[in-house]
Amino acid sequence: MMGPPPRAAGSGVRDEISPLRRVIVHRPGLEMERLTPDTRERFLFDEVLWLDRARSQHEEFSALLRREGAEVLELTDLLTEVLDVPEARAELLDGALDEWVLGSIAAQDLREALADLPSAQLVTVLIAGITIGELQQLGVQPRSIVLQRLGEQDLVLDPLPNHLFTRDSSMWVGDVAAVSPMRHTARRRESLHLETLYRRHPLFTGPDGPRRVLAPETSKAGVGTVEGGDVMVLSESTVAVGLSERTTAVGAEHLAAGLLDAGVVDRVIALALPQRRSMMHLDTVTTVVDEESMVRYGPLGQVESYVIEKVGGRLLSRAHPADEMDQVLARGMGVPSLRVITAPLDPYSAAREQWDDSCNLLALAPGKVVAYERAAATNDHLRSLGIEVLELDGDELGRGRGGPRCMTCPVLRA
Ligand SMILES: NC(=O)NCCC[C@H](N)C(=O)O
Repeated sequence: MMGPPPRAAGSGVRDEISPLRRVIVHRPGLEMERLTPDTRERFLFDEVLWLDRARSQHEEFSALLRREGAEVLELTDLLTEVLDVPEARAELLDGALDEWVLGSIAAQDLREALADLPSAQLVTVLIAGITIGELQQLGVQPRSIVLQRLGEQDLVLDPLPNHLFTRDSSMWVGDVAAVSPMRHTARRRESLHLETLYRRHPLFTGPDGPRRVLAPETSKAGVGTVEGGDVMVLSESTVAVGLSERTTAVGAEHLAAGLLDAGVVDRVIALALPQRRSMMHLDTVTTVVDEESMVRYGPLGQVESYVIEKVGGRLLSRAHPADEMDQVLARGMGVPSLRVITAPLDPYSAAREQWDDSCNLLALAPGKVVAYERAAATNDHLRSLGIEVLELDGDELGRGRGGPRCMTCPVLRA
């Protein structure tokens, strides 16, 4: 049996393609079993999942990442470990048990019931949620009005099935970790988990941790939302951010201000994407595959962009018309021109493959990517251009609309 790859020192992500060394992923668990025809839309899934198959596909994915030299950090393990730190446990419970969601009485009763639960059990509650029936098994009687109005199978605490997509709730830009103020309520607790990990887990408070954690309070963020799928580290100097269904202009400016203030990049490029679910994030329509190339969903074409920089201590943004997008991106990547890779498909096939994440590729190294097997035409086209494509059987994993890039949060590329 192959042992784990040797632990690489440091942390940080300075581009999209340097060899992937350390990455956070989430193995799907009980939270997926809370997805039903009635709840799936609220939880942002297009279908219900076959958990056993999803787990084995995810295990394949993690095994592939390990084989390729990455240290794979499991979110559940990290959270279980951090729950042993008293301040982290208190913070995570505070975040989960919101009086404005549960009501004051239930929040107080749940806190008492969960406070001393073993970490391995508590982590399941935090990720998979809890029903009235399960609460009763923990000895909590539904005393509050809110709980008494619910049935035994009803959820008191919602599950977080989208933890599978670790890309979105936080991101690393250089040695700065930014926690995302998420667009949808269904995903907001995910960010609280990541914030506590970055601030409290020994792995991240030590020398391999971030130099700075940017974490706007979601309640204060208002319309200023950002999701990691919209953020791409083009080079040491430049980050691209999609203005999308999820990331707003306010959010992008806020992120830019934080990154420029931390001195981690010189420039943030905001790209005005169409606002629709099929293109929910920038990485849903385009991803970087090597030093000069991005795969792109053809119908996206070029869109208007805005370059945000700091000049004389002031933030400035400069607008560029759509037909300059590729030049703006090339400059961000530090290359003379950008190679845009679009599979030669009729509009129907192109739309179908893109819906199944054909453009959501995870680069393991320059010119070497992981893709879903079902994106056959796009994968063949990439290969014909010399890109190495490692295929993953991910039909269950993709049911929430996310591909290999969405399922990873790189912590170290080197
Ligand atoms: N970066 C990504 O595109 N992530 C996929 C997120 C899918 C998730 N079900 C969502 O709607 O937020």
